[in-house]
Amino acid sequence: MTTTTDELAISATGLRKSYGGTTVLDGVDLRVPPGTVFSLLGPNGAGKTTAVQILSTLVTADAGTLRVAGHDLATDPHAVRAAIGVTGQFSAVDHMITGEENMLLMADLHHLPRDEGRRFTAELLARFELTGAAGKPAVTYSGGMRRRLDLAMTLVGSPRIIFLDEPTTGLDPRSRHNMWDIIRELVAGGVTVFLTTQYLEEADRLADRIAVLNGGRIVAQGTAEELKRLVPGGHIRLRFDGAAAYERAAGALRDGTRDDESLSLTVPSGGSQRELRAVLDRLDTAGVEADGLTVHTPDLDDVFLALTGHPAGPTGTTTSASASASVAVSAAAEETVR
Ligand SMILES: Nc1ncnc2c1ncn2[C@@H]1O[C@H](COP(=O)(O)OP(=O)(O)OP(=O)(O)O)[C@@H](O)[C@H]1O
Repeated sequence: MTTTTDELAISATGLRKSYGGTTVLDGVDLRVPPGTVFSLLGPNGAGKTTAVQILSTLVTADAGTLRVAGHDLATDPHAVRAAIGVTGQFSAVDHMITGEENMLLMADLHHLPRDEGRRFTAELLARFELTGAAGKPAVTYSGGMRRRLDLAMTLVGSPRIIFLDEPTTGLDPRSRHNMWDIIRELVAGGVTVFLTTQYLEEADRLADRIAVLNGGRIVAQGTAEELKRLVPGGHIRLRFDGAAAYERAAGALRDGTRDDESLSLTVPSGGSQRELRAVLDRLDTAGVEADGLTVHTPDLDDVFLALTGHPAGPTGTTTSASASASVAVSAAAEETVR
């Protein structure tokens, strides 16, 4: 089934943006169906925040056809603004006033009648487990509490589309999981989430679709599983109990790498059901059965490194990179997964 741009929550075709002589976004195409989580990944400086700023009307694009919530960004930015919420790396929280006052201020900005504003504030503070801290100045809040307050403030206007720019950067694991639960709840309620993150696990857990931005372009796009199949490294490992079965299997699976000591064969595989079935069929034909079978698929870290030449993760938590391994892959992986 094809989705028209009118039915999509967010669509961008040929999005371009340069700052001075530097091209940040060089013809980016994105399609985000409503009620889904779309995650934009990319190394530091790839242009994720710029994309969010453009799609949320804060910055103007140089070129491209952009539609958000059914409205054209170029001709109807006010309608877009009314339909979206944005929580960026720089929070809207005023630290000097209380959480509740921050919320009420937001309600005023949205012209909610006083009673409704109070009711909404109380509901959201409860939902984000901030009722106990509601009367305390935000400056006393932990990082996780401040992020929750920031998102709660974004929700005052009941936006159907939310842009979350690195919503969990710097949070401890518990607060991060908490935020994930909140995001899942929002999406279950039909909200569309456009998420940028440096945590691949976050994209893996939350996103329906992921796009990897590098060098101003989308270098791969698909579900987490589709992206993982783009990079080599996946394999099926088969273990046999007896030498006879092992030898027969090795004869049937000539592309497998032998480990004579453990009587195991490692066969390269993208991890799809079809590939697994093909290997098992070949074993069946040879009349041999494996005693143990494991399927290894590359994780998103492998994908990210292969596509961008950078290890994933915020500065300080990166693993060492072998950029040379990535070069061969990137050409093959540039094909968008559909
Ligand atoms: N207002 C601006 N003026 C000039 N250059 C800018 C401006 N905003 C962003 N840039 C440049 O555009 C590039 C992309 O920046 P952007 O913040 O969009 O990347 P990012 O992918 O969000 O990075 P990070 O993960 O570090 O937040 C960077 O090289 C940045 O220096």
